[in-house]
Amino acid sequence: MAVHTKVAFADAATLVAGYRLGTLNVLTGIDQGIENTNYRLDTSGGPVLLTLFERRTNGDDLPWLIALHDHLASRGIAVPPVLRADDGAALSTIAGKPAALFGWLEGAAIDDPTLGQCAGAGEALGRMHRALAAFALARRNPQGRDAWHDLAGRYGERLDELQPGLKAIVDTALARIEAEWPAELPHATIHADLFPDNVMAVGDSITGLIDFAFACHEVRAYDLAVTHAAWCFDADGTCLLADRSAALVDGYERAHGLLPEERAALPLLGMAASLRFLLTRAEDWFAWRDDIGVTRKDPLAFARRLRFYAAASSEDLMGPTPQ
Ligand SMILES: Nc1ncnc2c1ncn2[C@@H]1O[C@H](COP(=O)(O)OP(=O)(O)OP(=O)(O)O)[C@@H](O)[C@H]1O
Ligand SMILES: N[C@@H](CCO)C(=O)O
Repeated sequence: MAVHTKVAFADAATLVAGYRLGTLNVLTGIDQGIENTNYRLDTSGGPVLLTLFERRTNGDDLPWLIALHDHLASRGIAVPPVLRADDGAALSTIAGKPAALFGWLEGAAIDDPTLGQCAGAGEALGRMHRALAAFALARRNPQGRDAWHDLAGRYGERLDELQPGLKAIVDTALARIEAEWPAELPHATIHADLFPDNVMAVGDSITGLIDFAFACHEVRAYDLAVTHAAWCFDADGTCLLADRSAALVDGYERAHGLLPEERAALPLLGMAASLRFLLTRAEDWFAWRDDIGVTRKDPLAFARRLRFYAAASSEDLMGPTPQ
């Protein structure tokens, strides 16, 4: 479960009193997620989400994150609205951590996506990219190429504890990604972590996109590659699920469209996305302690995806290029 920081009921009640939410009735830690601490706050004004931003979110970036939520919400993109306290503040401190309250979204985070949810997520991603074309504030990617080099250097030989030969696989992938990185493709603010568990749905209908903690200015098509890597493989990451892939990419094409150069770069961007999650999961794996209660995620599921993308063509991922 991801409650890294315990929040006392009295502290949460004091926080709630500073908003137009009435009183706090129930405080419930949320098990899902690994990065931040989340609580559901049942208030007399209805449920809201309390997020405490933990180690991978730089506190200096939080005003930017709030501006991003405001921008998307004001353009009709279904994201949790940031609530303002009576004094207008969006950010506060609770249990020593920076925190914010967000509107509660209907539905549940997706676990095992249906084809309808894949299509809906592709469309939602495309609509979000349209809305973000007018978002001028840039944040550098905190989990981008510099971070991958740093993590690969830091864990080096230890990667071979996860799988013999993994260090060499990572080094080879990093070198290829550096050599072929499509820096000339359009850049934009992207979500950068749109896993199924960051998309809320009721049935096949998407009710919202959550968890913008890694949003950043990056190659725009990298966002589709992250989403593709997260949604379109079997559980252990060995096999591409072609019907999910087609549904996701078609949804994105309908809502936004892909340039031929973006389409051509998707295998390399899929390698990059796989490397990102392989390395951050490896970091979490080595740091894991069973008393923290956070479920550790399998880094090797992304080593398998990395192998797939390294050998794939864009037709393998998306079918023939439209003429
Ligand atoms: N606005 C919201 N409304 C309702 N439920 C939410 C909302 N935001 C988050 N949740 C619930 O909290 C869970 C954890 O949220 P989130 O994914 O943001 O956590 P995280 O630790 O930052 O995650 P990750 O490990 O994906 O980085 C979600 O799976 C969802 O069930
Ligand atoms: N979505 C990520 C966690 C956030 O970095 C993962 O599944 O590894």
